[in-house]
Amino acid sequence: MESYVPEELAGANEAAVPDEASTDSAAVSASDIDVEIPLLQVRGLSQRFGPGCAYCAEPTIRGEESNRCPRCGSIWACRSLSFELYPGEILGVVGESGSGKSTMVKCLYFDEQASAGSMTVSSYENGSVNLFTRSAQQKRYIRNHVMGMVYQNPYLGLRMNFSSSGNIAEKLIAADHFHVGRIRERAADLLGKVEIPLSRMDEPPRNFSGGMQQRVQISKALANNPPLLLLDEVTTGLDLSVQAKVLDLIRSIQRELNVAMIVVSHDLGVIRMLANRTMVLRQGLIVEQGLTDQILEDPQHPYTQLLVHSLL
Ligand SMILES: Nc1ncnc2c1ncn2[C@@H]1O[C@H](COP(=O)(O)OP(=O)(O)OP(=O)(O)O)[C@@H](O)[C@H]1O
Repeated sequence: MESYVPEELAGANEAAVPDEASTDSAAVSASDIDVEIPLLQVRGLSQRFGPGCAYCAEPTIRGEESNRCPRCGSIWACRSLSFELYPGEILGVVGESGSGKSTMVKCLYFDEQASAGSMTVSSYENGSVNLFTRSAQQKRYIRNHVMGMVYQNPYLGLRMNFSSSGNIAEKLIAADHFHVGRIRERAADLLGKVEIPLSRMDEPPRNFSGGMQQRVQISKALANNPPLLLLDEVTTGLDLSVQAKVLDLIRSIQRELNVAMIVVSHDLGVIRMLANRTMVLRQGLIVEQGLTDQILEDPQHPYTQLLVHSLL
């Protein structure tokens, strides 16, 4: 596949930043970033649903058997998560249902306001600001210029009644691109990359199969050339053959565009196929993280051992 980006859109990440951030906070593409510096750094990310209390504020007392505080009933969906992601790397996040995977990704994409912690991205203000503390307007800017998101449910990521090219146009316009001809060229290029026939680019995604909708969602998420892509259970619910096609597509995009990705899945098979490094979540806590091969071949934590053995 040819990696063509129209000239005007190639500088997509260099648009000026409105409001309180200084204008030299321009985002840059993944290829401009030193590979030694993490693209994303997350420290102490917690998301608590409920009031919290002195008892559950103390993690050592709470233990890891449950994410629910026995005193105040608060749910700790994520608890003090710390990790980094390097440019072009794929980090897998695996864990059973309710382990906090989706909540973590929602916090990173600002769909939810994290209760605590920090997140920095090296391509935004040189990684010097905690993005969780930015204004709503700046968070919109970061979503539009630095990140892409692919949801398990394509209805969350796509406007089903817009045309597929219109969906991509929406993302480009949000990232300050207004040249109609170039937007259309970019939409055709992206839809071609994800193998949507160009004859169908003006059809709404509601006419498409689940696998096609996921592919349109992926092309929309890539429209602004983000250095960081978040993918939440993107193959869950698809037929096995369609799953394989979407996973192949994700791999080829990563190779071709060098986009860093966080791939969330409850399926270790998906993680094995895609992720360089893997983080295992249980009850909102990281129980193990490391190279995917190492985790699969020599899991240390009993929970990971259970997950890995269930795959065999
Ligand atoms: N808005 C909410 N209010 C209360 N609890 C919530 C809320 N959202 C999530 N939770 C709880 O947080 C925990 C983690 O949920 P989350 O959806 O992040 O898990 P998950 O690992 O993504 O699960 P799945 O694979 O089933 O989607 C669960 O116990 C869930 O019930």
